[in-house]
Amino acid sequence: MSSVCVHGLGYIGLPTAAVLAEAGHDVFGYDVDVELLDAIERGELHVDEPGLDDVIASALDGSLSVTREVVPADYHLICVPTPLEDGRAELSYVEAAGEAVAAELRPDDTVILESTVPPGTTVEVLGPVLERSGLDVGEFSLAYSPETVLPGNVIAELHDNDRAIGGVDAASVEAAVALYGSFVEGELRTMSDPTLAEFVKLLQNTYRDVNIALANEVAMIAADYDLDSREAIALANHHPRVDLHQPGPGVGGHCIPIDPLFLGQGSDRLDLIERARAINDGMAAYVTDLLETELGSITDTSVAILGVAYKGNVADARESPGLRLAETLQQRVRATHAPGAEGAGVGGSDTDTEIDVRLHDPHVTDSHLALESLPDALSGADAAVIATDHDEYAVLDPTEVAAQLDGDTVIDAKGILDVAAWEAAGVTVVEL
Ligand SMILES: NC(=O)c1ccc[n+]([C@@H]2O[C@H](COP(=O)([O-])OP(=O)(O)OC[C@H]3O[C@@H](n4cnc5c(N)ncnc54)[C@H](O)[C@@H]3O)[C@@H](O)[C@H]2O)c1
Ligand SMILES: CC(=O)N[C@@H]1[C@@H](OP(=O)(O)OP(=O)(O)OC[C@H]2O[C@@H](n3ccc(=O)[nH]c3=O)[C@H](O)[C@@H]2O)O[C@H](CO)[C@@H](O)[C@@H]1O
Repeated sequence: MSSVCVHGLGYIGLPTAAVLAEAGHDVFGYDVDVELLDAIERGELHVDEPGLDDVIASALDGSLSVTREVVPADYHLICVPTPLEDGRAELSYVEAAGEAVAAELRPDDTVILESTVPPGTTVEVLGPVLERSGLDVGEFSLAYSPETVLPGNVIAELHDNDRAIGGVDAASVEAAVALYGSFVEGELRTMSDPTLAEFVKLLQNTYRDVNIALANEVAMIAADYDLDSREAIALANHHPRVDLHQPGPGVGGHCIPIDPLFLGQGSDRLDLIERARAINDGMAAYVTDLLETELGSITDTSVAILGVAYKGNVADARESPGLRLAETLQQRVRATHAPGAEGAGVGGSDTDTEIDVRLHDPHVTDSHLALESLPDALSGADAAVIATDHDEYAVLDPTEVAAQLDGDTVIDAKGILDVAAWEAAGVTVVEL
């Protein structure tokens, strides 16, 4: 068994540290956020993920310890954020982690980057930072191994998913295989180029984003033919070589909407990929169009948005389609009444016109979002939009909702309602 220092104890690093400890390694979890370390030690988890509490608790009772300083270790695993800022990947966290590793790096140690990064980052950015240790790449091992776990199923996928491993040389691949082989039950797919592994990770999320964009465009076209897009997609998917994804109010989370753009960092060839991004981001405007068609005008209406988590049964509201829809509704009303806009009052903006957007989510707890209870959100609203496929929404009682709403329109952007039952309760359901 080996010693492992995990850098960054967030959504990825913390479960990974726990699983490594479970596999018998001596694991030191390091994070720059000292309050986070204190909270982990108190057993307070910041990651809302099924099954994680138990795995962390038993790891902390065993060979996982949190550390306030980077420690020398056989392996350094870097799991720090790589957000998109001004259209580019912000790599300063990777560089800072690399510097901290360099200060403790010993000959024959292995450094593995797990963060999602633009192709070339391990070799061109991290490698040179690590060489500030005085050691050259080759004297230590260096590899890239992307994380592919699905939020909501992290612990299972850490074990079960195949794992891509790209090392700068054979020794690096061998060292990374030894570590991941101790807990991964999926295939270890090795390659002698970290850049290829970085590229493959981005391709997986880009495939999903482009596929969802196609489904969203199909939904808009199907509506023009008065066809049910989900039925059409299900029928098309019976073909053995067709796998269309599902339409929705937009693509959220901090991976799928962002990772495709990392491909543009070293190439100006992005075309379809950028269109797909625009189509997916444009779904908020399309749902707004649907509401305008149903309500006549959205000015001076109240609309309940059910779901601000980026997807069903998670508490994460990053890049939330529901919040984007809320903003789009407000912008549309403001634009309609801006000076000079068609329908604007003579002499300028009509400050009395607005839209009352109410937000509800049974999972999200962010106090900045002014979330309302479900009865408060629905009470007297002209329409409701299902923006997230939470289980709680699939089992809503249509009669109760119909009694709470003032209007009779529900836009089911996730296709989770039993339309016949809702229409029997007097609700007009519009699906994507
Ligand atoms: N969350 C996912 O579903 C997912 C899946 C696959 C890949 N990824 C990728 O994994 C990486 C990490 O994502 P995450 O969701 O765990 O992020 P996160 O924000 O949840 O956690 C990152 C942690 O790193 C810490 N940190 C920042 N700088 C540091 C430094 N120099 N040294 C040590 N710690 C530092 C932060 O304090 C934070 O606790 C990102 O590149 C992300 O794109 C995430
Ligand atoms: C290739 C892949 O599988 N990658 C996964 C992905 O995880 P995720 O949780 O971000 O991904 P999704 O579940 O796809 O959700 C994203 C958004 O797309 C909407 N959506 C989804 C399916 C659909 O048919 N129609 C839609 O509209 C959904 O509502 C939500 O808003 O990235 C992680 C980080 O890299 C990976 O680790 C993880 O493996």
